[in-house]
Amino acid sequence: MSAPIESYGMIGDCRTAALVGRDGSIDWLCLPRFDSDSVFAALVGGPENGRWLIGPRDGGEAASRRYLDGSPILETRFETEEGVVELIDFMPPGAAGCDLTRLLRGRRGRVRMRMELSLRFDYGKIVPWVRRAEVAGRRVLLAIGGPHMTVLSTAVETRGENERTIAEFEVGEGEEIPFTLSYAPSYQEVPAPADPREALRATEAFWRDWSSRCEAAGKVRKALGERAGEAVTRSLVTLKALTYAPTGGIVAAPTTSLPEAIGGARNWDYRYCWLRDATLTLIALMDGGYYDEARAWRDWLLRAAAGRPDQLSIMYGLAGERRLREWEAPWLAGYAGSRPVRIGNAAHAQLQLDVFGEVMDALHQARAGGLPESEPGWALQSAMIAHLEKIWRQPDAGLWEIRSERRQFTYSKAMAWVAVDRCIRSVENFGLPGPVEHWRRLRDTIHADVCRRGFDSARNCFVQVYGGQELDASLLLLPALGFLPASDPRFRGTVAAIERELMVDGLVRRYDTQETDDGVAGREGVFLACSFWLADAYGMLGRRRKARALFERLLDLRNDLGLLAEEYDPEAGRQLGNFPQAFSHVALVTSAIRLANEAGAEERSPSAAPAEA
Ligand SMILES: OC[C@H]1O[C@H](O[C@H]2O[C@H](CO)[C@@H](O)[C@H](O)[C@H]2O)[C@H](O)[C@@H](O)[C@@H]1O
Repeated sequence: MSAPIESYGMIGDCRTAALVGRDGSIDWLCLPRFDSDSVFAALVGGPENGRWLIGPRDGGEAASRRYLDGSPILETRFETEEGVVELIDFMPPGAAGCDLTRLLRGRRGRVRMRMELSLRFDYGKIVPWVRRAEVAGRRVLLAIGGPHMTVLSTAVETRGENERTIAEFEVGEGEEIPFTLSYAPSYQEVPAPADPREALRATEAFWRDWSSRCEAAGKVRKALGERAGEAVTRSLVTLKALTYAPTGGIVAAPTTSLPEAIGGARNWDYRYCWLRDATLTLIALMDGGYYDEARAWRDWLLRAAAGRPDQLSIMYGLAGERRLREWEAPWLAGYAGSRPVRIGNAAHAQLQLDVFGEVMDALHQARAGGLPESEPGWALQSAMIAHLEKIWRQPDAGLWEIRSERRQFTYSKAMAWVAVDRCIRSVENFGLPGPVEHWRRLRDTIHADVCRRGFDSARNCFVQVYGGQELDASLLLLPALGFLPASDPRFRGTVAAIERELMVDGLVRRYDTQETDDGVAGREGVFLACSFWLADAYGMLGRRRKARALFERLLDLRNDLGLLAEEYDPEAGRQLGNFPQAFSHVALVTSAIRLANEAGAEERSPSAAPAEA
């Protein structure tokens, strides 16, 4: 039986990430990059597809667990009749060989423990050749499969059993027992094991330094309380952990094929860099006060975009790779039987017009935030607008990446407006060169088109596609994008329609999968980012109490470690979809900052606060 998605914690080194269960089993890890083949795939299969368990010999789950302050270093506490043991799991950023480190600390009594390491390369399939060796005077266990090699270093006695490495040992009060699993290409020198205690010190220092620079969390804590401040810190740390440090790319999530409905086929690979998700992540990081990541991402974008804007992809590999061919791994049973497990993502070949808007908005905000100009950056933006001018009237797959026929999505057109608007603002505010009069006319044309064809005057709401009936929660973003003021009756009408038709138990679906033919069978959960967007819309409409109540409700849905997947099943009370997902954490940070700003404004001038509707 699969453990609930929200029962996992994530650890990572800004190159890849692992998911750790409450029983001390690492059920998901790809090495050495987020998008590499997995070595542990039990998450989307079973223990036979690879995992690394360290826990009490008699089994059982954590009594409690937490992240060490401002870091993705996970501490899992086991309490048994024999005593208490803590397991510290972490991955040092910048280590030569992706050193997944597990440090056991005896806190009370003497606890019998079990370790079971089952390495399966190539997404749970290939059993490696395992042998003992000595490196830098230390005994290690090498596991080799094709181009991959892992090196297990521990002082604990291990034995082979049924193609797994087993250890049974005891941890007494005050004792520390480390395990390190490092990665290296199999054709290179075996790396010398790092000192695990020193690695922990360095990892703690790295994250302490990073999270202490978070400007937004303090502001949110002051305005909305301790819980909201902590949620912002945790979300930003999670977003940082989803960045791929060597290139500046950002993944949408570290997993593939966690289902949007249990047992369903809406299972996708998120281990890539979407322009949409990455730019939204970047804006959240900048809102949090982090600009180094913004510079790294801007440079990543310039490299990935290459020389011709008509060749821009909507997503890339972590270093800007374009071929993300989608295939299925039939030997994996899927999370809770949800098949297929997909590797790669066919959405990479789609036309999604909104990405122009998201990219332009992020680059504009980076400029407004003081990021030093890069000459090719503006040249790329100007070329992108010239290309967008030619294609914005085309139907596309939309931000939800529908797999059926292309359509005239209202949100895509509104984002084309955003793209042109932000370029005009860059000319106006930063004196950059460009045919601004021409762009102003283009901006007006797109705006008029959206208001005429994307609005249903009979129902007084914006609709998902031109001339259609269906609703779409992305249209909650129109005022935040600057497309319309929130007070516009057409926006009020859109919020009312979404409340009527897309809400389930107070949370928001992105669209109705029974109404919209998105090319995929089955239903899905409510979409967490869209639910945060509704809270934002309430705030902008002056419905502050509702905004705050919805925001607090969404905070309740996080797991005990503060992590969110993409979706939620209100009936089952379970998280759904890839985990943890950047989109959801971005939306959390944005809502928190918005609510804090609104609360601040109200405090400064209480009489200016609009009446609660
Ligand atoms: O709903 C079908 C699509 O689902 C995935 O896309 C979703 O995730 C993306 C990454 O977070 C996000 O950018 C997009 O807005 C979401 O709809 C999947 O990646 C697609 O292949 C699939 O068609």
